[in-house]
Amino acid sequence: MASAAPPPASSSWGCGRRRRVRCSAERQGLFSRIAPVYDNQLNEVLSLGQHRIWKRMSVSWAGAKRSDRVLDLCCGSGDLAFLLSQKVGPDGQVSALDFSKDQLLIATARQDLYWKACYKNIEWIEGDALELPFADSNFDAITVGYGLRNLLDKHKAMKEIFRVLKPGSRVSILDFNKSTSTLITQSQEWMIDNVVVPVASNYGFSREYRYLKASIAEYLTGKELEKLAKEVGFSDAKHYEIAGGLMGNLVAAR
Ligand SMILES: C/C(=C\Cc1cc(O)c2ccccc2c1O)CCC[C@H](C)CCC[C@H](C)CCCC(C)C
Ligand SMILES: C[S@@+](CC[C@H](N)C(=O)[O-])C[C@H]1O[C@@H](n2cnc3c(N)ncnc32)[C@H](O)[C@@H]1O
Repeated sequence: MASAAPPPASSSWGCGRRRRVRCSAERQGLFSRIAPVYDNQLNEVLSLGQHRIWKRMSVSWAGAKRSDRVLDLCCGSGDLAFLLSQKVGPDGQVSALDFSKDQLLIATARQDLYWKACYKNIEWIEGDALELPFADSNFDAITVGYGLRNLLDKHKAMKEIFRVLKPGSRVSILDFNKSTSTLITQSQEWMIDNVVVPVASNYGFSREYRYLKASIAEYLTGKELEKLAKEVGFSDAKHYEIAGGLMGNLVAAR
C-alpha cells in the first residue's frame, strides 16, 4: 500500500467536543472505526444488497474500458475499485485512494482473498482526496462512491478530480440524494432514524450512522452538484436519481 500526503494535521481533540463530525480527523476516525463492519455487513443488510447494484451502475457510467488507467476516489474497502478492475482488465491500472488506513487494510485483505487475475491491477494509496498525489490529466475515468458528501471542501475536491482527469473522460459520483422532495427527504430520514441507526447500534455504531442524516442535509442537491461540476470546468454534468430518489449519481465529462 502506497502512502501520500496525510490529511490536515487537525486532530480529533483539535475539533473540540462538538456534537457534529466536523473535521477531517474526526471523519477519518469514523470510517476507521466502522471499517470492520462497513461493507459485507451493515451496508449489505441495511440496503438489502441494493448498494451493489447502485455501485455497478455508477461504475458503468464512468465509462472505463479495457487497458484504461482509472481512479477510485474515497475507495474505502474497495467495492468500486474491484468493479473498475474488471472493466479495465489485467492490462489496465486502478488507483484506489482513501485516507483511512483501516479501510485500506480491509481492501488489501479482500484483494488477497479474491482469485481474479485482474485484481492484481489495483494499487491502494493512503492519501487525501483534497490533495491528490497524481499528475494532471492522468486518468481515463474516475469513480467516487459515497465519498464526495463526506469531504469538507467539495469544491476543492471537484477541482482536483477535474485536474487529474484526461480531457474527454468522465467522473461518476454516487451518493445519497439530497432530494428537493419533502416526501423523499422525510422517507430517507425516517429510514435512517428508525432502521439504519437502530441496526447500527447493535454493532456499537449508532453515533457513526446518525452522522448520515446530517451529512445528507449538508450535501448538495442534484442541480447544485451539476452547477459545481460546470463551475470547476466540466463541459457537461448530469445528476441521475436512483432507488426512488433515495440515492443519486452525478456523471460529469471533462
Ligand atoms: C453503501 C451505502 C452507504 C455507504 C455509507 C456512506 C456514508 O457516508 C456513511 C457515513 C457514516 C456511516 C456509514 C456510512 C455508509 O455506510 C448505502 C447503503 C447503506 C446505507 C447505510 C443504507 C441506507 C438505507 C436507505 C436510506 C434506504 C435503502 C432502501 C433500499 C431500497 C432497501
Ligand atoms: C462511505 S465510505 C465509501 C467507501 C466506498 N467508496 C464505497 O462506496 O463503499 C467513504 C470513504 O471516504 C473516505 N474519505 C473521507 N474523506 C476522505 C478524504 N478527505 N480523503 C480520502 N478519503 C476520504 C473514508 O475514509 C471512507 O473510506
